[in-house]
Amino acid sequence: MTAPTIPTRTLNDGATQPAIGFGTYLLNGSAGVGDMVSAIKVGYRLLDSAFNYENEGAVGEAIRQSGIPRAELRVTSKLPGRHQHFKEAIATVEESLYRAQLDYYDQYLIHWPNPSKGLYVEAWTALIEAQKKGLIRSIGVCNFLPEHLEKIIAETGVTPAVNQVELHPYFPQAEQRAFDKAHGILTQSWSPLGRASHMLQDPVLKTVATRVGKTIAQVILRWHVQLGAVPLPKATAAPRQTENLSVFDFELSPQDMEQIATLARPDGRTFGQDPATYEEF
Ligand SMILES: NC(=O)C1=CN([C@@H]2O[C@H](COP(=O)(O)OP(=O)(O)OC[C@H]3O[C@@H](n4cnc5c(N)ncnc54)[C@H](OP(=O)(O)O)[C@@H]3O)[C@@H](O)[C@H]2O)C=CC1
Ligand SMILES: O=C(O)C(=O)[C@@H](O)[C@H](O)C(=O)CO
Repeated sequence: MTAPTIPTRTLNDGATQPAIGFGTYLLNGSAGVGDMVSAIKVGYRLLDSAFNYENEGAVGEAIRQSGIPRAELRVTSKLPGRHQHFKEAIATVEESLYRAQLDYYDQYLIHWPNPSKGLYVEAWTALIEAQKKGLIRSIGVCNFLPEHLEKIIAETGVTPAVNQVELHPYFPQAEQRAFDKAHGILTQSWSPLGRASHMLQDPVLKTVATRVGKTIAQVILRWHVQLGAVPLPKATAAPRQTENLSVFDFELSPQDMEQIATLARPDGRTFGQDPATYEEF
């Protein structure tokens, strides 16, 4: 089967990435490598990893086994909360590279701001330095609220290329997306399928899916694309990986988008991880 053609998005630093990526959280060891090789073979070109996923080595191995040239792939990793001090952050980026046996990451993101520690600006200056050293092509953040973004931009003059946040129909993040857009920051969606929560059985989404002749997962992922966000779905096996990638041959109508917009919930986060208070190390 021919791999779907995936549009390209351009970041504020001129780098490019595909309009959809592959999530790798919980894909570890040789089984994880197999799932990632499969994802690359069916057409994914962006792999989203993190130091804390303990699978950067598996990502590097999958890239080598896939036979796809490194330059055609985009690889992301993330700085954990416990290494936000400048020197530790640089050493962690280097360790991420050693683990993956890569020369550079395309994207390296601060994983969580952990505001109570007051170190995310220092971590940001470390990523700026790591980029200057050529270890990272694009630098960005995850889970940054407008107040966190304003602070790092004001204190360093450097705007992140990417902000990766929880985003799905139950938590559509309209204000955060508008803020990111206004600052030229690309929003990436984590848990774009709500980590397979009951959202995948939602009756409204089912109605839209029936109308357009696609699966609920495809409707959700197409919704992300039409919002201008880049979804990073994780799926273990090739059929779902292909299903999730096949969202560029149909469109949701304005009425479909409006119907999905009605699903937003005041606190629609799947696991209540509000970056103002939730912290990960
Ligand atoms: N920056 C951050 O703080 C965070 C980043 N992330 C990133 O985002 C990625 C995606 O988020 P994640 O939390 O994994 O959850 P997702 O929303 O991607 O959902 C993954 C779940 O959905 C199932 N699934 C996938 N496709 C389908 C389908 N077509 N039909 C039915 N079920 C499906 C998967 O099952 P199966 O695997 O069995 O196929 C899995 O259980 C992560 O892997 C990670 O890379 C995630 C959380 C936080
Ligand atoms: O997957 C990620 O990137 C995370 O940050 C996870 O730790 C996620 O938030 C989670 O599953 C916490 O239990």
